[in-house]
Amino acid sequence: MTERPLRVGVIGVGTMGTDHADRLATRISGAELVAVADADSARAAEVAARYPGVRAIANPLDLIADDAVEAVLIASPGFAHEEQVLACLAHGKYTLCEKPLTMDSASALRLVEVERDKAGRPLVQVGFMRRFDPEYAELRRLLDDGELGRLLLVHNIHRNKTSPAWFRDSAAIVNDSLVHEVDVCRWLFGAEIETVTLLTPTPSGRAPEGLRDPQVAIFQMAGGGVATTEVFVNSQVGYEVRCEAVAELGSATIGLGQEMLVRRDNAYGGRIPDDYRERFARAYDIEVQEWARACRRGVVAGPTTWDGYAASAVCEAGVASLGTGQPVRVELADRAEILRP
Ligand SMILES: NC(=O)c1ccc[n+]([C@@H]2O[C@H](COP(=O)([O-])OP(=O)(O)OC[C@H]3O[C@@H](n4cnc5c(N)ncnc54)[C@H](O)[C@@H]3O)[C@@H](O)[C@H]2O)c1
Ligand SMILES: O[C@H]1[C@H](O)[C@@H](O)[C@H](O)[C@@H](O)[C@H]1O
Repeated sequence: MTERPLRVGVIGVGTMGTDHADRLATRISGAELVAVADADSARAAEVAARYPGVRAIANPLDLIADDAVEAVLIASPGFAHEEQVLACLAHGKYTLCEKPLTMDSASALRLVEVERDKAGRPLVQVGFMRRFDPEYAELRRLLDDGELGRLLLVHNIHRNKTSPAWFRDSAAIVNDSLVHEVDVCRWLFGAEIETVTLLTPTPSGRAPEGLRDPQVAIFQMAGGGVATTEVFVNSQVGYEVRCEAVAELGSATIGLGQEMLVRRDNAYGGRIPDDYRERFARAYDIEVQEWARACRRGVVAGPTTWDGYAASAVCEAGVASLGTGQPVRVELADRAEILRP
């Protein structure tokens, strides 16, 4: 007998939410898209109309409360996440919340506590999709196998062709873009980040006025590792995300994107994706597929509210370092104390 599919509602059907709605409606097995909601109700209606039987619900909180919705994927802007995740926890709904979990570490920590106290079990996964990307997963396996010895250094490059219009504040680069590498470093090292230093060269002339772009972040990891990350969100080139891990017996690099090199017209080369939807298409598919599978088993198997909270605490230290270029210590609550059963 086949199990009934997980009925999912998507909140916020802009760039990312539309992409997720489409994967849920067309290619995630064991899950079905049943409803969408957006602050722009015309937008919700337009996306719902693409898929037979999918309802547009005007108020996101009504979607969360709806009995026909078993699990919720939140892809609204970060400022809306706190209220919507809280509502999901109050209704006991499994949730996949796009990064960042919330806009600051205090509210993220509150979600960790509400999940523990009110829901009594993990319900929320945070959308750090690099963990599901086949290349990142292979790198992590290689490091876990121990064949390269102990991990010493990680170097990340994270470039966007251009930044969205609302990226006017240099802190947005930390909170919205660097946050991915914060999670990657915590995940690859299996350790928390102790201090963050944010260095900024003279900004690119292509960056909007006032945006310190590019930025270089240095993380000192608990246990002695070090990581560097260049984030450059107006590189003009395309979407480029690379990661090199340096260990005692060798190094490994991912994200070179060199599957196929074409030679023609006296030139050779490959393609650079325009944005994350192409580069991480497989990662998002696997992320949502694994999330749906875990919801049906009644568990959370991906990045947790703690991971979302820890990332926001690191970003807060990063923003504090932006002005001075000096290392800033990450203030993290005691995990064992907070997550004590
Ligand atoms: N994992 C990734 O690689 C990745 C990539 C892009 C965006 N994101 C994240 O996805 C989220 C959405 O980003 P985006 O680029 O799709 O933004 P977007 O601006 O393209 O879309 C946001 C949508 O949410 C709607 N909205 C605004 N306020 C809302 C509210 N209170 N409730 C419900 N809907 C609301 C807007 O009308 C819009 O349709 C953000 O958290 C962002 O950081 C993640
Ligand atoms: O919200 C987006 C998203 O998280 C992308 O993956 C990242 O590359 C962008 O810099 C960010 O603005």
